[in-house]
Amino acid sequence: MARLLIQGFEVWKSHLDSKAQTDLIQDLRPILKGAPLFSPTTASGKKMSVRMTSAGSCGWISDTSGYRYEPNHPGGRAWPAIPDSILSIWRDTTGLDRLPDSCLINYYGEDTKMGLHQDKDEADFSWPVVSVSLGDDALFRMGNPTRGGKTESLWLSSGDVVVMGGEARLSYHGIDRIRFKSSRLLPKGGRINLTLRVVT
Ligand SMILES: O=C(O)CCC(=O)C(=O)O
Ligand SMILES: [Fe+2]
Repeated sequence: MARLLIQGFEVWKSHLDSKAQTDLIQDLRPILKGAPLFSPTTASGKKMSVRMTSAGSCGWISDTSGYRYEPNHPGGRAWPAIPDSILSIWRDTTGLDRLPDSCLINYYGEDTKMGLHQDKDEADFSWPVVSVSLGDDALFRMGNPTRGGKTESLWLSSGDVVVMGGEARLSYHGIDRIRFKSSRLLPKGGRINLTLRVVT
């Protein structure tokens, strides 16, 4: 329930109770069925350790042509819609009427991480980014808008929500590691992160 402010990142600890978390996982099942997780490669051809898919009118893609948003899953079909349960988290934490048009779904299995990066493939950085943690604990590193600046780390747990807005909208961030099987939310272990963004 506590709300922390770390380097401009708003961390809503335990925003979602355990029922809300299991309901969200149920809502994600048909999405993952219609738009299966895939392993993106970076522009340099390296495979990312995190698997991902998206919901919404556009989804984030990375392959040897680079990073971008696309209207379709790599399999060719449109991305599924973002469920109301996920849009409610955006409304509750930002208070905005404008809703996100993209929900990136990241799956972190054993020994996965995400390097420090900025979210900057969107058209308008005045909209915040909202990120939801489900499943295993993850060590989240928060920097500032310039590369190489001071960083602070915090363990994120299932049900925590991070809002990156204002000065933190373009701050570097990443996941150093997860504590595999620290949560029982996902039967096979791992962590799901939902990242909500206004893209267009
Ligand atoms: O998994 C997380 O908590 C962060 C994910 C992230 O930063 C991203 O997908 O851009
Ligand atoms: Fe990010």
